[in-house]
Amino acid sequence: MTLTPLVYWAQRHEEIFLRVELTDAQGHGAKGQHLYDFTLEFLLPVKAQASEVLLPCPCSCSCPCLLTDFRQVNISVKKEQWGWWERLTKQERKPLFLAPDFDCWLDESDAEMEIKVSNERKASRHDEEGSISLKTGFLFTYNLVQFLGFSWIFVNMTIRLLKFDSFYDTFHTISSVMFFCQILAVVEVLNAAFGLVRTSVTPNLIQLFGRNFVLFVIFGCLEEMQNKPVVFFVFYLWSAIEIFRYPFYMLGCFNTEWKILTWLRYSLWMPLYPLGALAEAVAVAQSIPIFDKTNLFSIPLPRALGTSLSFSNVLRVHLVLMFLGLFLNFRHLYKQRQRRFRATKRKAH
Ligand SMILES: CCCCCCCCCCCCC/C=C/C(=O)SCCNC(=O)CCNC(=O)[C@H](O)C(C)(C)COP(=O)(O)OP(=O)(O)OC[C@H]1O[C@@H](n2cnc3c(N)ncnc32)[C@H](O)[C@@H]1OP(=O)(O)O
Repeated sequence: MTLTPLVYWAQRHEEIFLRVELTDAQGHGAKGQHLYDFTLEFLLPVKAQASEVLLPCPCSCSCPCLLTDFRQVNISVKKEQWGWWERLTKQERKPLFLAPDFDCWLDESDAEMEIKVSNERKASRHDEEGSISLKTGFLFTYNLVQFLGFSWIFVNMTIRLLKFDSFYDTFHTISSVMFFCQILAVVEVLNAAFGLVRTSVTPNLIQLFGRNFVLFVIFGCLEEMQNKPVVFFVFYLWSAIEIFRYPFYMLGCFNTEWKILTWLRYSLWMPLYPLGALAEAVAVAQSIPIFDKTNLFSIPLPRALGTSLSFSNVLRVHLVLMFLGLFLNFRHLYKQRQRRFRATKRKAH
């Protein structure tokens, strides 16, 4: 005997959903085995292939299941033309076995709203992906340029060191690239300020101000300082960390890391930072008598108070601030190291 199952329906602009309810189907048992069958003549043409989604077998076995193992059959039929149908069937009178599927029923206006929301979501996801890839591209390029600049400096200076070339002309051979890299480093403070990278502004500002003060004011403005060996030590120590720091960031842009590079980035600063601070302090100290002699940047005072306020006083204050800056950045880098290695350990477990 052939029985007709209950069929529930709902529509969207592009498809029809049919849910054939089989909860009452008693394939075996008192009523014996039955064949279930129904026919629908759709209001408008549909595409030939319907996709049928069967619910999984409730007994989760791999045996061939009887009809009674399934509670329902879901069928989705694509409309040939996108649009809203006023009813499902050609015949105006609804067949008795057919009913609206209120679980997924939408009115035409709700369905339009659904399309609008989903389009908006797609567009905002698209925008988000665009701005993420723009940010990644920008950071990667910045880090690459800095890496190339500092690598050139480091390799050049290492070769000169190995060839026992003089320390005295470091400034003239290296300074143009160092000026370029250190001006560009302003971007690092801006990145932190605008939240492009997850760090705070102060440590970046201390580093930028500390280095650029020495580079532009002490070395850049005093020719007498440019031929001193201290320039070599300052430039060499600065570049020694950057040739590891920037490639570490470049990999970070693609969520990748090399353990050895991470270790070098978060460990080398421990000897290099105090040595760098020491070299900078020597440079500042060496420049004090030169500023006193030349009166460069000295501030004229009213006659009653004396002749002028020498810039060397500013340098003495700077020397004190240097150690404060060194302490703050040392503490910051120590915390960054702890955070990074804690995170790596957590990932390993
Ligand atoms: C305010 C006025 C003060 C006046 C006083 C001034 C005196 C100054 C005294 C200073 C004396 C010291 C002199 C020494 C100078 C030297 O440089 S000696 C050589 C050795 N130096 C170093 O080792 C320091 C090197 N520099 C740095 O490490 C940094 O510049 C830093 C600011 C000190 C620390 O960097 P920070 O960004 O805060 O930490 P990180 O852990 O590296 O990064 C945090 C997260 O941000 C991501 N990120 C950062 N930058 C980028 C980037 N460019 N691109 C992509 N991503 C970046 C990074 O990946 C981290 O993200 P997560 O991995 O998700 O955590």
